[in-house]
Amino acid sequence: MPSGLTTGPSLGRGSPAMREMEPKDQQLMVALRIRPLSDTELEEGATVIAHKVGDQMVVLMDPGEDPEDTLRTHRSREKTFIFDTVFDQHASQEDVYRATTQHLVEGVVSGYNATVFAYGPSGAGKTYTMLGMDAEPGIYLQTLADLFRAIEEIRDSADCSVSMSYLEIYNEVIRDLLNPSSGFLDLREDSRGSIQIAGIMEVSTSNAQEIMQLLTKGNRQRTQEPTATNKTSSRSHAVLQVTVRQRSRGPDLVEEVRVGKLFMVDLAGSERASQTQNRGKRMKEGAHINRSLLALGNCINALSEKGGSRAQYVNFRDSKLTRLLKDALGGNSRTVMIAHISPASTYFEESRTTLLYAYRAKNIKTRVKRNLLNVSYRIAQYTDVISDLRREIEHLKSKIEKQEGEKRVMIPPSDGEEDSRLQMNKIRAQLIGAFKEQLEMRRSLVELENTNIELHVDTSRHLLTIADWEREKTHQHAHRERTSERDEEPAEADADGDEGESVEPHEVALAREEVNMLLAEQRKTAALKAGLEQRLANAKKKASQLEKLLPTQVISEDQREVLRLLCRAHELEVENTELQANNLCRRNLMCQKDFVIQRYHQHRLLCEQLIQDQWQLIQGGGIAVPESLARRRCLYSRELGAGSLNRLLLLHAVMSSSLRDGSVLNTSPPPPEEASRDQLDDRKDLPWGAQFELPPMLLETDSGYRSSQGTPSKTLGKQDSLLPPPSLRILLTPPSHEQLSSLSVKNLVSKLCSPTGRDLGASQVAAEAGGLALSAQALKEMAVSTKSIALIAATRRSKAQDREGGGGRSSIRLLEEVAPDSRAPKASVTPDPSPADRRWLLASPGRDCSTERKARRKRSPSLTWSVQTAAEHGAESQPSPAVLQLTKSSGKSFFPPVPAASKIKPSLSSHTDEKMLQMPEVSFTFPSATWQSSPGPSRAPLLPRDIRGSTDSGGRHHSPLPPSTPRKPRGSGKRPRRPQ
Ligand SMILES: Nc1ncnc2c1ncn2[C@@H]1O[C@H](COP(=O)(O)OP(=O)(O)OP(=O)(O)O)[C@@H](O)[C@H]1O
Repeated sequence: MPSGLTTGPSLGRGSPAMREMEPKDQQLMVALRIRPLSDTELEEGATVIAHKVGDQMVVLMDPGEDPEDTLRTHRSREKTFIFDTVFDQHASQEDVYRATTQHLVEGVVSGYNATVFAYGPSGAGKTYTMLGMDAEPGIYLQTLADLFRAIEEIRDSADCSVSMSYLEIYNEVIRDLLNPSSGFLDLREDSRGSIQIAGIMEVSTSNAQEIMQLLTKGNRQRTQEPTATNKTSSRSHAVLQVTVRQRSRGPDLVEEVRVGKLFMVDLAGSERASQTQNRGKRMKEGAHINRSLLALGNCINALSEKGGSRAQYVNFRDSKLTRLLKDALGGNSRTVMIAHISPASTYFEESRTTLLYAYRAKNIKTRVKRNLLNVSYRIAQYTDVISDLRREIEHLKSKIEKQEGEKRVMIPPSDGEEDSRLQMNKIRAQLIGAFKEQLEMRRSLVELENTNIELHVDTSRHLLTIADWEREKTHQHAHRERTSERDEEPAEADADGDEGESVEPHEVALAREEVNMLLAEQRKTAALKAGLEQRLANAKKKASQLEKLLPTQVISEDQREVLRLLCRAHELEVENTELQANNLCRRNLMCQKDFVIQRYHQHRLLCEQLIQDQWQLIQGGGIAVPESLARRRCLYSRELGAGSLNRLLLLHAVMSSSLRDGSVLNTSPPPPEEASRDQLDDRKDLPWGAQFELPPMLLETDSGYRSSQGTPSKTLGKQDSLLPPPSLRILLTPPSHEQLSSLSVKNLVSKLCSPTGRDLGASQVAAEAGGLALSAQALKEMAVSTKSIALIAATRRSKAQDREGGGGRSSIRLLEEVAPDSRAPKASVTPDPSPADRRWLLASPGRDCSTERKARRKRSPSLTWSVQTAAEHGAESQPSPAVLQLTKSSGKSFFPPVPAASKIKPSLSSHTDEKMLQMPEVSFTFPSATWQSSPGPSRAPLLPRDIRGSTDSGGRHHSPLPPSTPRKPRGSGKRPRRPQ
């Protein structure tokens, strides 16, 4: 049955949550196999140059080396390599299997992913190791035999099912080896970052022999051609995936499903065109093979640097092979690489390169976690109800048949009765058929809709990459122009550089290609969907006609009951499908929304850049600026500084990551420890009494808090860096209708992001902080009054500035902690709550910085707010002692300088996983004229501690984006490298 092959942990249809155990770092295991010298090599007079020494060492001699040449000894190319295990020509197939792969089997059965791949030059013995011969079966068969044995052992305690798929990547296209007629298949990344092969045949199997037959059949479909180096050279990469699903019904009616995936990959051989003497088609194949292997090599290089840290940028997107092996190399998989070489002197170069790559791969680390899928009670319940109903229907049906049989024996039915019964049965069968048909169509529609959204998400991701590059290019161009103007260098001097820098990175070109492909795919999906919808509408019409017809045909109460139950079962199945569809849709839409926001963010940056450039032109040209424009400009600068949009984006990131996790709707009570902590904090500052936890906010270092005064045209700092916080839990009690009206992100944002807090009114803020419930009306008003917070705040600041002679500035401070002894957050009033120095501390007082407290904070990231209006201190006035103390105790300040000319630099995340999209690093510089008009400390975006980007020596902030996917954050979304 065709289905989707996934390489990452992905959700089954309708499964609401994939629970993953604590991930563990695991080193990639690298084994080396040296095959015996072949007859051809012997005929050629080749000598053995690869020698196994001990169990783990291999020495590769340089055949070109003259042992007599003592002068060259220090430049010897003889090399020694150490691997996890080394096999020579004496090793049997079983030896290789036992030492490399056997240990993975148990893990796969209990829900871990594993990958074994054979790597090496053409003719070095990869296929021999993986597939083997009839008499000497390779890793495929031995693994599967053990897998089935292991499953057999646990059959009593769990239901296991095994399915497999087998594909090849030939010339960068994917073919299903079990169903070659399906044509070229698409490789897609879903919103969770899992790679999927759309439409691949997944076959359920019950024993290893059956799989072996399928494999042999599939292998006949594999592209194999004789080459100069190998008579049966595999010209494609073959991937056998075996999925083991283990179901066990746990307590609380939660069904636990463990999904373990095992990939066994026989790569095509790397080769040198000169060596293989390939021409034409063979040469093209070779180029493709080498391209994908080169991409694999690049990934291995990138992953092996820094000990396989995920911080390193790894471009998996360069080839289908690396995209498919993404998890095996850098993600969730226990991975074994079996490198192959020939011992022959004629293979020296190939062997040397293979050994180098394999040796490097030893440094790769993967993160292994068990894939646990909790099928929640709700869906399980539906399934139970449906099967109960089905049982009841069967029971009633048999009862009717029995009764009717008896009746027939006693009183032969009249012709009329018999006819109507037959007619009724016919209609009933038609109705059931129509229901089934409808259900199938609904399911297909759900799948199509999901595919459609995924395509949109993919497209958005690529468009972001392209837009990033376009902006980067423009920025570089502007920068060069400025530099050359300043240095008064002749324009021609940069001509070469211009050319060099505008070369589009491969990733961007790839993104363009993919966008076209995805758009075509979207059109195809839309057409399919429209057709299906039409068919569904017809089926519905047909069914409703039948439904109308039925009551007239019903002749007994029992039959009526059967029909009623039939309809009920159908309704429930439909509801079930819809529930699953909604779940899927919600998750995907969240992901898509992220992209839309990122796109707007990019656009905003572009506008800012444009405004800045125009302003510089005005300034440079000495054009008189009307007062209204100057005022607007001033307001605009302060708006940027206040960073209200950034906070909004941050909050969005927080909320969407939380929604994606499904934590927002977590209605289960918190664990005891957390419950008491929640009680302690008891921040009922959300409309419906939710307990809202944000991770601790980061206080920027003082060095980042730079005054711009007297610094003309100064680079004032970085911002616009957002990352999803590590965790956010919102435990909701179901909101009432009224409460729902206030349950909007806007409301939350309004409340949380109000720069001064005064928009809410001091008493309101204090009341909320004190955990007092607010009426729906009050919330509504609040939402309205805070509609345009940034504008209101800026206007007020402007007024305050006027009042106090300019220099007004506002700031928001996030206090990291609440006091351990506080039961509820209180509005804390400063020692001098005069109107000119109002300050609302929405935090519990008495915070301490003890280690215990910090540890608790780590467990329970929390957020409290302190709002300070510095404008009201006057620009030069000292902050009150309370504020000073808070600032000093943290030793950090929130606000970096106000930005101006924005600049994007592809930032390679240093602490997010591959799947996470990255936010462009943005830096702004305001011209001195603008900046001097609003003196005072500048402001930084508020970044949670764990999500801040790094700050480089130049004070630039590197920070990744909010995730696009939960998934992800999914690999993709990589931003182009800045051309060197
Ligand atoms: N360990 C071994 N013992 C005996 N024969 C071997 C061994 N390894 C490989 N051979 C033989 O060497 C030849 C080439 O092996 P194989 O086809 O497996 O290479 P390959 O690496 O898969 O090549 P390609 O990449 O071109 O497909 C085959 O005839 C195979 O039987």
